[in-house]
Amino acid sequence: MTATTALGTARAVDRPTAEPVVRIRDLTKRFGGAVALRGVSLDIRPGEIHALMGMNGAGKSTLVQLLSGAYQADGGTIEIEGSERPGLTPRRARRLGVCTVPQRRELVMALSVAENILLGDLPASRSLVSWKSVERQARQALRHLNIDIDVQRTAGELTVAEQTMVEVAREVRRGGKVLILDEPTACLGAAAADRIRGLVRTLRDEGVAVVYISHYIDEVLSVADHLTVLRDGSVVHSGPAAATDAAGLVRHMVGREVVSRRPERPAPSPEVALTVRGLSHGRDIREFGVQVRKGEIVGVLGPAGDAQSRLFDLLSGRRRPDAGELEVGGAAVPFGRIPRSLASGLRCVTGDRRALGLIPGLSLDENLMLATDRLSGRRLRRRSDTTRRAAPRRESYGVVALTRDPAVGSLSGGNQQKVLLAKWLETSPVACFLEDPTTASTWRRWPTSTR
Ligand SMILES: Nc1ncnc2c1ncn2[C@@H]1O[C@H](COP(=O)(O)OP(=O)(O)OP(=O)(O)O)[C@@H](O)[C@H]1O
Repeated sequence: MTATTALGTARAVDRPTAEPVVRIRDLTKRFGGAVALRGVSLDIRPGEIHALMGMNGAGKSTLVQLLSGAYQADGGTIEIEGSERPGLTPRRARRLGVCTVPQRRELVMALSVAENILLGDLPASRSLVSWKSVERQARQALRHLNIDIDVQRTAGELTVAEQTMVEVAREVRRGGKVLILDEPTACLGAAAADRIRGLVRTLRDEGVAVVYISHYIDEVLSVADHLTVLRDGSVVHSGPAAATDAAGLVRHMVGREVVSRRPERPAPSPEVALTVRGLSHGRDIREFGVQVRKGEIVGVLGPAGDAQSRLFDLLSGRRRPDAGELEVGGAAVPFGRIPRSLASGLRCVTGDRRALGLIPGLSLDENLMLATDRLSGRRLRRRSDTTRRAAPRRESYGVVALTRDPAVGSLSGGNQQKVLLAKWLETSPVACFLEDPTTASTWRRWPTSTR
């Protein structure tokens, strides 16, 4: 039996099932009294792509953090290859073959592909590294997974998809038996995403157990053998992917029938809100121009990378371009001055909420109200007042937290992203520049205490 979806054909489900390489039983995790995971049990098998789905805040990354040893559970057990593993640490998990490939690349960009693949394990004799052997072993690691990349290239010059492939090859070479992939196709174009899905199928065929986190429903249905859906920290569905369709999956995730309707959009007004002309900056941006009318959404396409964040830097006033003109609401705005960019009504929302978007030391509600208060010149506010004013924003953006007003850094990735968007979009913008606004990466969280 196979399931065909828009993205290809999922594998037959009626094959013999292998013994689980990981058995999770009754796993519970609390953060300061609030329960993030409640009694989660599931089996992860070799040669299977096991997708983990759930709405923002459902508990996916908490589960992964427990499995990779970053967090300790408050109850339940994790068995790897038949033995219980209490007190798992990241080092032990990795030694046992549980590896994660986060969305943010973890390669050393100035080193070659070969060096990256063998990092920490460079073959040497009498303290001299044998570079021939480094390249040979790296080539083998890539060939083993049918990856065609020149090992002498520098990691920094690879495409994002190629970097992901190199990281996967490195983890498999290090003995990865369970590979956890966090949204591996986020920010990729269709062809690059196809290559990554091809690699994931190769991993499966090589007997690796793949835990696949993605918010793309079509993609999950096309690639996964098994689906587990978390809702509010509990497993609400676990079964063969071929037995589920998109509507059923959404129903499991949301907990009710969902009818999706595209909202009617009024025609854009003839009035121009944003004009950029001849914007150039080094080699990244050359002669970029765009005109956006009020009520219009213009997409700027391109591979993820420096050029996108450079546009953010230039339009927000963080950097000065070599040339160009900017007009917001018909008035010229000088480059290189953040207050002037803000005063014009232009709102630039960063794609890097961790470094530039949110303030980790402040609470959810304080972050939600921060831009509004700064723009209106309000300084100190009482916490209760901030919470009262933030409540409608939480409601309309669907921000969910386990406790009343936690530190923003403890929110799930998707909920942090909602806070970032609400913070800027609720400040009466004339025009907005949104960099990768739907990113929810599960690992984009600040290090926080786990108890
Ligand atoms: N270190 C922490 N401190 C406090 N609460 C936390 C912490 N880590 C996670 N949580 C809470 O646990 C719940 C589950 O979060 P988790 O990140 O696992 O969700 P998720 O399913 O990965 O969501 P997303 O798709 O948005 O990344 C959330 O309500 C989150 O706020």
